[in-house]
Amino acid sequence: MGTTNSNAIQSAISSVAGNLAADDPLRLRIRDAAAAVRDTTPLAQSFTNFVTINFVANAQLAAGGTAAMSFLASDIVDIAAICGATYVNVGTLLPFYRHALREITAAFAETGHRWVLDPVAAGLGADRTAILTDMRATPPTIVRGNASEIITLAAMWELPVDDDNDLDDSRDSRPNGVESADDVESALGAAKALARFLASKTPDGEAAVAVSGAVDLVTDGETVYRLPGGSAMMTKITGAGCSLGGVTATYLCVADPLAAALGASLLYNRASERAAATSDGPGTFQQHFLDELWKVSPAAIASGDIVAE
Ligand SMILES: Nc1ncnc2c1ncn2[C@@H]1O[C@H](COP(=O)(O)OP(=O)(O)O)[C@@H](O)[C@H]1O
Ligand SMILES: Cc1ncsc1CCOP(=O)(O)O
Ligand SMILES: [Mg+2]
Repeated sequence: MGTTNSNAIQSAISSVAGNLAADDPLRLRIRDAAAAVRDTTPLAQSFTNFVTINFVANAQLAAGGTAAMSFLASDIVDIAAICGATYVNVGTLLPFYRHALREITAAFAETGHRWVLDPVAAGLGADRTAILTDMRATPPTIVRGNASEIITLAAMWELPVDDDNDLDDSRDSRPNGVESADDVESALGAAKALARFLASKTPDGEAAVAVSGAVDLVTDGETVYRLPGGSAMMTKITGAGCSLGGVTATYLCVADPLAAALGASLLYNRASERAAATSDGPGTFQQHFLDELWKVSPAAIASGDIVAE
């Protein structure tokens, strides 16, 4: 981050023009979602990478939900019948995953089970590309990723991207491993195109895309919401994005996709700001962040800055 583009958006946001009113119905949906997570302790299962699997589970618990992790298609399909949503993260892959994920996502499409995809490192490796390309036929309810991942997934799925802001054919960047090589704003058109595509495939026409970074961007394909705030310390621990995907699935158990994506991202911004104020470095930050996920109230989550366009 830190490009001219992101500086411009940061300064536009600091004037907080367009910040949703305190009584906007969307804020009420977000507060209700956060309260419902606390009240009902929903289970969101995960098929996720083994670098950050423990942090994902801990973040889901600290946010108020519960966790179950598996890599077996039969487990995931059975658990889908008793949980509110599933989280799929392709950060670390093994040869049998393509078959397992085909079986899993086909079962979700058949039953209408809602799920969140984190397309970690999209664009790297023939097998990851094959797995993510397959998912176009059985897509998720929410895609959550960094800017490079969102841009790459929209291109992989050959979606029509029509915003001025988008990278053109001269784009030669590729994901920087699991980190983003692109600015959040440059993923605007890709995020909208992806959200529209997902919404066209879900049984109720509802879907969302969340692009994380210094200023997060969330869209249902129609309206774009920008969420400033948070802490750059999030980039100094592994699993900030992965666990945000897991917590988004926790919220999706009790809320519509847009409120779920916004609620989880707002929770992360508020908790990371509070953790950064009390920690000395990445180690204590990670601990304090889990504590703050636990402590932030539904009202505090719903009152974060949300700039609608
Ligand atoms: N520079 C930053 N300032 C504030 N928050 C950030 C910054 N970079 C990332 N974040 C936050 O860190 C979390 C993970 O985002 P990100 O680092 O983009 O994901 P990933 O780890 O998948 O690349 C999100 O909550 C996002 O808002
Ligand atoms: C380091 C790493 N390598 C493969 S998956 C992974 C974790 C990525 O976590 P995040 O996307 O949340 O930074
Ligand atoms: Mg990531």
